Amino acid sequence: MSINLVELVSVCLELAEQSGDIIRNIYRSGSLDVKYKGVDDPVTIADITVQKHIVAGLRCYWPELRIIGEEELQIGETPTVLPSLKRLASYDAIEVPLSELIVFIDPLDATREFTLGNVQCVMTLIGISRRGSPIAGVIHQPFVDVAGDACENAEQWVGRSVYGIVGIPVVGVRDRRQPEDRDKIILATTASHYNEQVDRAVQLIKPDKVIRAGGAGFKALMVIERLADVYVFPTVGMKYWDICAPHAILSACGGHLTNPAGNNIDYSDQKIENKDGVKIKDINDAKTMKRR
Ligand SMILES: Nc1ncnc2c1ncn2[C@@H]1O[C@H](COP(=O)(O)O)[C@@H](O)[C@H]1OP(=O)(O)O
Ligand SMILES: [Mg+2]
Ligand SMILES: [Mg+2]
Ligand SMILES: [Mg+2]
Repeated sequence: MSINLVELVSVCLELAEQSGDIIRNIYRSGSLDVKYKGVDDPVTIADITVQKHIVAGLRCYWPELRIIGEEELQIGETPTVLPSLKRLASYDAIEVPLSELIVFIDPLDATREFTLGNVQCVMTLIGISRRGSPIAGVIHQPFVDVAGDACENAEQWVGRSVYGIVGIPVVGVRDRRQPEDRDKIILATTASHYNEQVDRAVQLIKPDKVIRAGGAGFKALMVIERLADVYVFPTVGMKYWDICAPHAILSACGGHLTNPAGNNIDYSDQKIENKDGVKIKDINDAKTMKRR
């Protein structure tokens, strides 16, 4: 059976935007119902509700689609409104065999920061892989204003979406680099899972500036929008759902994501933890490094 990838991305985009509404509403309610899956590994009612919503929306159209989501769900739900297949109707259809696809869902990336009220880095990530390679991704960032910038005023939170299909220009990104940073090497890495391995990588790269922030999607987006040249996380803890969507969008922009040894990440692997960590390089990284 074949599936039109453009329709799948349309549905993912709409479901991700609806997820932004769900996340904001739960945040405003103040009842996050935080539980711990492990040390430093929280989950909230928003993570669970959003994943149920996305899985249910995808299942309406493609009951056979293989889906790997971060959270363990007891039962699915039926969405009250069917997401549209036609959001991206201006693109030509891209037919692919459904059996070759896996959809990776991170309903809420940067849960820890979400529980602490540091909401700018929160994102819903939906990545699509085909035969092990990321081919499309949708990211939705709920807590930003209409310009896509972080803002304190909760009244102005409208959210923004970024999406891309490899081979087609990415939608929703811009070059955000500050002029004074043009000649610097800027490295983004974890705020809350910093350890010796991460520190060693930072020392080796010797960046001019280190940004420590929460969320895999948030830091990958920094590379995509040129706020950082490289994102390193050479340690355990990151899973395929954290990086599939950012990886696809980065690839669509000409960037690269590998494990720290420089090898490809295979999304068809049955094991879902990416044990070696990840390293994301910006398209202009090689040029920047050569100047040193
Ligand atoms: N040790 C870990 N345990 C659980 N999740 C992790 C761990 N390390 C990274 N992650 C996931 O990767 C994201 C990026 O890590 P960091 O914020 O440290 O840079 C986290 O927000 C978390 O995703 P999630 O919030 O979806 O559980
Ligand atoms: Mg989590
Ligand atoms: Mg995550
Ligand atoms: Mg998550």
